[in-house]
Amino acid sequence: MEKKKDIESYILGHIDPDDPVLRELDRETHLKVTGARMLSGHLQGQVLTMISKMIQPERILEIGTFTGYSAICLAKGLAAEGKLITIELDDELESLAQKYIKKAELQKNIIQLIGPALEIIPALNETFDLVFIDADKREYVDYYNLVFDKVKKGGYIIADNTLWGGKVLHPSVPGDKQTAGIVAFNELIKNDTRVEKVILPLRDGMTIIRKK
Ligand SMILES: C[S@@+](CC[C@H](N)C(=O)[O-])C[C@H]1O[C@@H](n2cnc3c(N)ncnc32)[C@H](O)[C@@H]1O
Repeated sequence: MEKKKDIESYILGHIDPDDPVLRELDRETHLKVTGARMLSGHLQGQVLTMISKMIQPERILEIGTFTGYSAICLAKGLAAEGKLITIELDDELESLAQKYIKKAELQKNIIQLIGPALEIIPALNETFDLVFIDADKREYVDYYNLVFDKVKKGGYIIADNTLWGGKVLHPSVPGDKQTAGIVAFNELIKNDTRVEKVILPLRDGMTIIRKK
């Protein structure tokens, strides 16, 4: 365990430092918002930025904004004039996310939509190069099914928390719908021949899916 922490410190000491806006957002989220551990954070944020820069997407969809950390990280890789749409259920988080989207000078690129993702996604008249799924674990399968036809051929879907603290290994606790949701998602992706997939053991597990 100690070694894992040391390794993480070593990694953080040998990658780009987090940008000051993201550091401030991280700090303010931890001071003011319950569930601050949900925020992607420095290492995962840098990975998301790097992946986005590799893809240079014109359109990104994020499901689960929280306070905007991952939205900002992903938007850094957008093509010129690119847009990221991010969906969040909790309207109390909107102003904090907006504050930092503006500080990051991404207000022209990031569109925040408030409401339940399962209602908003079908109404989106867009196709996406990259989708980041990071909202209600019980709904991952539904997000995936709803979004699939809106992902371009060769486009990517990234799903966070797909190892769910290791609970995927012992998913038989009755009533644990979040674990059941992640397990069902992982099985669906494993068996979906329309996509290529890999799970990165980064933080809580991140599945990268490419539509063939
Ligand atoms: C894990 S957090 C997102 C963290 C964020 N992507 C980041 O890395 O900083 C999940 C977010 O999804 C939101 N959420 C949960 N259910 C949702 C739903 N049905 N529709 C939209 N957002 C939802 C929660 O309110 C929460 O803010």
